[in-house]
Amino acid sequence: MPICCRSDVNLPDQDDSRKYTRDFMETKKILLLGTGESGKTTIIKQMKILHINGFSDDDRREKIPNIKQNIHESIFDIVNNMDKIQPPVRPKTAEAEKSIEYILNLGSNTPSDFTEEYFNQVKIAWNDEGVQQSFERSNEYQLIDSAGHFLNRIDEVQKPDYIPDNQDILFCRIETRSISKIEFEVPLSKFQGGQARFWMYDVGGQRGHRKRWIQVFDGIQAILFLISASDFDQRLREDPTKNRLQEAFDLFNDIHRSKFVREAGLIVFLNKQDLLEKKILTQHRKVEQYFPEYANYVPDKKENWDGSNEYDRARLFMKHKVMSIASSPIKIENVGFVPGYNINQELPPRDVYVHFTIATDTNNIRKVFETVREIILKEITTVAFY
Ligand SMILES: Nc1nc2c(ncn2[C@@H]2O[C@H](COP(=O)(O)OP(=O)(O)OP(=O)(O)O)[C@@H](O)[C@H]2O)c(=O)[nH]1
Ligand SMILES: [Mg+2]
Repeated sequence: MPICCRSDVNLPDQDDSRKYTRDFMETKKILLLGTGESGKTTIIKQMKILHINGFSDDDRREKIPNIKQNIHESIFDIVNNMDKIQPPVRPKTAEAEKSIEYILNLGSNTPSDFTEEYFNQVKIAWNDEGVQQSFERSNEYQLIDSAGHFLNRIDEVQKPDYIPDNQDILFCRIETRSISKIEFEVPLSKFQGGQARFWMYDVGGQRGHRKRWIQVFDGIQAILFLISASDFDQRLREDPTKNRLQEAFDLFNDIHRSKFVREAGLIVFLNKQDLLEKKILTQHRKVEQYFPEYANYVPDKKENWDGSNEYDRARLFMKHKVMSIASSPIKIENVGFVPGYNINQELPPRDVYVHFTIATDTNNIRKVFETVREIILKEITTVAFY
């Protein structure tokens, strides 16, 4: 589809169209892709913090209703699932039982009024041991990743003069439903002068939103594909019969093979490393329970695995899965269009760069993006031109 026909990206006025075409040719265009809740919008927020003007007090205040919505959705889902997980968990005190009843009676919709009474009831429930057990087992149902962050910060959020800090902004979860774009400039390299302009596109990652991605495939230099590495023990929100991490690998396979983005460089962020580490080292979750082939996986020598750190083995396994998808051959059929002949051409393997990331950690993303920027500016022209 021609780029000028995109309907839901903020397009310039007619008068600006020539400048727009020129800009479009000169700017490095990066597309953020990945399944729902993988961290794409969080990366966009980091670019705003690192390379644009950050968030003003007004921007921050605007997010307060969403943060309160995150709190209610979180506590509601945690207490609502206590008797549904197997084996179920029970509140440990009669007081917590009453608070849970209060929350359940409000229903899943966000309350119109966040009263002192409301926050008190939520705090009583959140401090209950049984509720904490349900929270620890949230991989057995659907819970947003911001739950722990905001439920631990209720005292702060509750204050009349509360203004969200950068961490609150980065954790606040709002599902992306339409396509948007940010523009920023960064130095060409650490050593040279000059600026490079980037356009970064954000899209919705849930299944229902993916059919719109093709609208922004045109002229993309690089795809940043986000995979939530901590998803290995979770089920997909849109289809609870499917493993979330498997969905991410399948989607990555589709993108890798897509003829629409064959010339774009592929950079993969194995994201949510903080949550993956916690699941493996603190909660002792077993990857092989969800990916049986993990049981026999030994990292390649070049990865320098120390032979004992299970979290390192898990993240290297995920990198290995990505690399094996990326190195599997792509066949194009009927190239040449010679009548009577069916010529099959196999494309050479494509370069894929993998990074372990924590999208909510500004320092981590600053460092990773420095590398990504170098790749896009220097190497992208040599990548994936068949
Ligand atoms: N702990 C932790 N949380 C993260 C990380 N990356 C993202 N999150 C949180 O995960 C949730 C989902 O992140 P989003 O950036 O909204 O995900 P998305 O890919 O834009 O999701 P869609 O818009 O549905 O496609 C948010 O609450 C983020 O704060 C991470 O590395 N660590
Ligand atoms: Mg999003």
